[in-house]
Amino acid sequence: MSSNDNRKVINNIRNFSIIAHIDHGKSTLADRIIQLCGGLTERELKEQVLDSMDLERERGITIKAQSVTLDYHAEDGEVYQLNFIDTPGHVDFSYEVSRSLYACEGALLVVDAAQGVEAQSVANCYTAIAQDLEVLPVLNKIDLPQADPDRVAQEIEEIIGLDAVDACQVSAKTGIGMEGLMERLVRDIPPPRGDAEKPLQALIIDSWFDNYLGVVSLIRLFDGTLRKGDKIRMKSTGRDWEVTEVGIFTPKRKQTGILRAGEVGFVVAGIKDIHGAPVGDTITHAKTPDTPRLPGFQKVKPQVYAGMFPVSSDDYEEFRDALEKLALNDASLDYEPENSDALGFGFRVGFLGTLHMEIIQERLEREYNLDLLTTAPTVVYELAMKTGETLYVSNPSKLPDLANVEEMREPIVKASILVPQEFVGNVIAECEQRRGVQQDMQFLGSQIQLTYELPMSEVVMDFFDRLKSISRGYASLDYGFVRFQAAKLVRLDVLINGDKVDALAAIVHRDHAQGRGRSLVEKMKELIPRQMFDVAIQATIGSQVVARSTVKALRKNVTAKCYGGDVTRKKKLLEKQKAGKKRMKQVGRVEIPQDAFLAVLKVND
Ligand SMILES: Nc1nc2c(ncn2[C@@H]2O[C@H](COP(=O)(O)OP(=O)(O)OP(=O)(O)O)[C@@H](O)[C@H]2O)c(=O)[nH]1
Repeated sequence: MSSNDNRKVINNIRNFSIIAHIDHGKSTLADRIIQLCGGLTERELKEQVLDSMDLERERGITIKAQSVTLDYHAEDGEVYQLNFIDTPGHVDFSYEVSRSLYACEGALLVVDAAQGVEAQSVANCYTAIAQDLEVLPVLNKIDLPQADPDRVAQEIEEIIGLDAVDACQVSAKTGIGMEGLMERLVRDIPPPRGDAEKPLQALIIDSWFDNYLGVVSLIRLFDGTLRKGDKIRMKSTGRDWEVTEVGIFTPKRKQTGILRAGEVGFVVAGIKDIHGAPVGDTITHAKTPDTPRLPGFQKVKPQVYAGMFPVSSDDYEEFRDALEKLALNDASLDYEPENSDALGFGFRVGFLGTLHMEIIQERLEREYNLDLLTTAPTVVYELAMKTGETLYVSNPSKLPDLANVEEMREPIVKASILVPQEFVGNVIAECEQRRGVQQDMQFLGSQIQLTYELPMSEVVMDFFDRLKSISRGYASLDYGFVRFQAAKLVRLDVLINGDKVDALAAIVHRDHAQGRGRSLVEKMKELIPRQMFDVAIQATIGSQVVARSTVKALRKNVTAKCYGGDVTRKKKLLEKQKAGKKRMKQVGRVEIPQDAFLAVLKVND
């Protein structure tokens, strides 16, 4: 907050986030801080506490923002209340980062002292600086023999422009340097400003649905005091609710009955629908309805869409209920019913990125026990129609007749890539091949920062994996949508034994269509298992066949040998076949496995 702010300083509170690239040690550092403040035993520390979803723990990524309130006994004899708000590190979730930062006065920028600065930390750091936060650089993993804190400090200065000469040097893993870091934190991160006597003004940083409590909201109080039993008003809906619980996370939920200006905590008010307490909304008291709204957050729009279909059509209702429940906790999840000729009834689901998509699919399958088939994700295209209308299409099979389309436009992203010099040639070649246009190239110490404009469709495919593989894991990427741009696009259809399979259609650039069609057909040939008859695969653009291939028929029935013989063996074989079929869909007479639906993501021309 700016220094000419004349609101009261709330001296004993520090609200902060940790910004880090994936794997630089954010969760480990957070756990260390919690432990130093007495919130965790050594045993509990073993299980990373902040990543509460099982899936997060397994994948080692943080998805939802979480907070912890801690008491820190500083060397000056004072006890400080530290509110640490966790942020996710993956590019798909960067909107959650700016949300978390909004509730803070400062951020720790954690950089792996062996790895150096990566694109995501740069992007998130700029967000923090733009929001007026005090950013403290922290060099982590100094216990590693290959750590080079001086070089990395210099990189922070050159790439981010942040003074890092006396950056804290720590090992979150062993605990080296942690006391120094804690002291710096209370010294350098500014205290919040606000007035507990003024009318309540609190911002909803996050809301999620709890089966017992209903909606729980994580809030930051800017002014005023909130107590259990208070009648509160949601500024966006104008509805009033009675507060049934209020408190902090330690990291467990702990009722305190009160929250004051400057603090971060949770509120429960019997709200049963997540839209009743939307993220970014302002809460005040019903008796002070004129309190102004705080600036909210930009609503996030899904960037990629995919069709999701239950393998067994009997599961449709269950699938719909599961999506409804997931959406209660994930306001960025968007879905509507979709009917595919090939796959039957399902939903078209919008995601923030392909990682978000994978996570949702896994959660649906694991937590709701569903077997789902997902079609290849596509971006949203803008169509200027001859009638003057503008359409947005997120499903290739719903593309209108091109004779009625004046212009097709694809989404373009601005991508920032950081890569060591030795791999820059590879990265440039990859970007050019994906129709990228170079905007800028800067030499920053031992790394190069490349800025490219690229079609989003080329980036959401396997770009990130490719970047990693052509740079031995060193390149890092950050990107965001900039605009729609006219492009020569066509629909590539796939025909199986002469039948067009709508769920396999893709929108591709005309210049790449033939090559893509050819490698797609080849890939599908590998992925579709041999059946009792020949399976012809064709790729077409309009009425023109651009590629074809055939999966030859199997010669024998797998169970033929067992006839009259061992019944259990036959049963076993059939069961094995059935299990193998789980993620397959019968399209006409042909069984198509999940991988084949995603084959278009794996092909290059
Ligand atoms: N040697 C060493 N390893 C560390 C240190 N801090 C973290 N690590 C390791 O680095 C890896 C990544 O650490 P995390 O804390 O999970 O990283 P993160 O940044 O939270 O990753 P996300 O949750 O995916 O964003 C883990 O294997 C940690 O054990 C450290 O100080 N020294």
